[in-house]
Amino acid sequence: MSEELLRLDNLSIEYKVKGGYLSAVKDVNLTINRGEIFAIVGESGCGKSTIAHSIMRLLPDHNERISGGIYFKGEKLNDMTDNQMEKIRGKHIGMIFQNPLDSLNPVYTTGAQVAEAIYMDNKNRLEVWEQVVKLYRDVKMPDAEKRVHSFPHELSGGMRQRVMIAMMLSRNPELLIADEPTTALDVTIEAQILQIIEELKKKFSTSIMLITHNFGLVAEVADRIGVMYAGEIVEQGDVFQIFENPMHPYTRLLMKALPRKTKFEGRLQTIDGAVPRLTDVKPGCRFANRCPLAKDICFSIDPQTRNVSKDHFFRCHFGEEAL
Ligand SMILES: Nc1ncnc2c1ncn2[C@@H]1O[C@H](COP(=O)(O)OP(=O)(O)OP(=O)(O)O)[C@@H](O)[C@H]1O
Repeated sequence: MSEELLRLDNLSIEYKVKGGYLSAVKDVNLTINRGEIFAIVGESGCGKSTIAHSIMRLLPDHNERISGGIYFKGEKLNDMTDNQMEKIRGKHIGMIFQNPLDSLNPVYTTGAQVAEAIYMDNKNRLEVWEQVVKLYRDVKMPDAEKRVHSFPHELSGGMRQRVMIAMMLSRNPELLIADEPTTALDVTIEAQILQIIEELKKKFSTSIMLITHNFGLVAEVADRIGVMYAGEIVEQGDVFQIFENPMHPYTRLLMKALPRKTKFEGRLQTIDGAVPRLTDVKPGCRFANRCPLAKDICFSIDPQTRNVSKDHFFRCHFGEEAL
């Protein structure tokens, strides 16, 4: 039976901005089980990073208002003290970002920075260095023995992302949040990093929340997918349900826009119209002004969540109609 690791329960997040509140995330419900890759996919600005940072308690400006629950192994993270959260972060939940340079210190070798994470476990120097080299091999770093002595600026983008994954691995987190981990990389390196992420899942049963705007990429690695639009999950299901039987008009448009010829080129294409301003959200579907199926009701009444099957649901008044 699948074991629940992370659960977001009606999570809503608003940012206080000039002139009111911006509804960045609304009523998000999702569960990530042990050893699975859950992808959150959506266009820029749809609230993906807000979700990730709220789980880690890393929202930067302290101008947010959070409601709902963030549960990790049954414990409510948003009720924990900062000290308790500090222990969860890194050790139990790790995060890697789009740009590893932001997270690496330029004046220390990358190996020293990975080693520092291991020293916390009170191991001796030799053991630690052996472990760092082993971790570099685990993430398939070319010339692992040599690269542990490289400074961040001496490594390519793909190598730096490997260092970040090695650093995460050293803490052996149960959940890894990967926020656009391959966006800055070319397609070959992207494929290699994804392969490493998949191996993590297989070898260590790490659960992964993969955040991306690349729909093609989720098809490659995800077990389950949440499609986000303007702060809401508009459709959720396993990868086969979403790709074989997409129900929400937004998901279907994304699917149509997906190039078929190559594996990794499925970036979200532009769809006519603009995302509504999230500061003055009115009742009704957030996708209505761009939706080819929209009728009057869509502009005035919020669509309810509707189930296609037990774990496949979407949020639309007319989803089953042909597009
Ligand atoms: N600290 C903040 N204060 C006010 N508004 C914010 C803040 N952080 C994000 N936002 C707004 O919240 C919305 C969601 O942003 P978020 O960064 O979560 O989206 P995203 O899907 O991760 O986008 P991207 O892929 O570009 O990072 C956007 O409208 C953004 O402008």
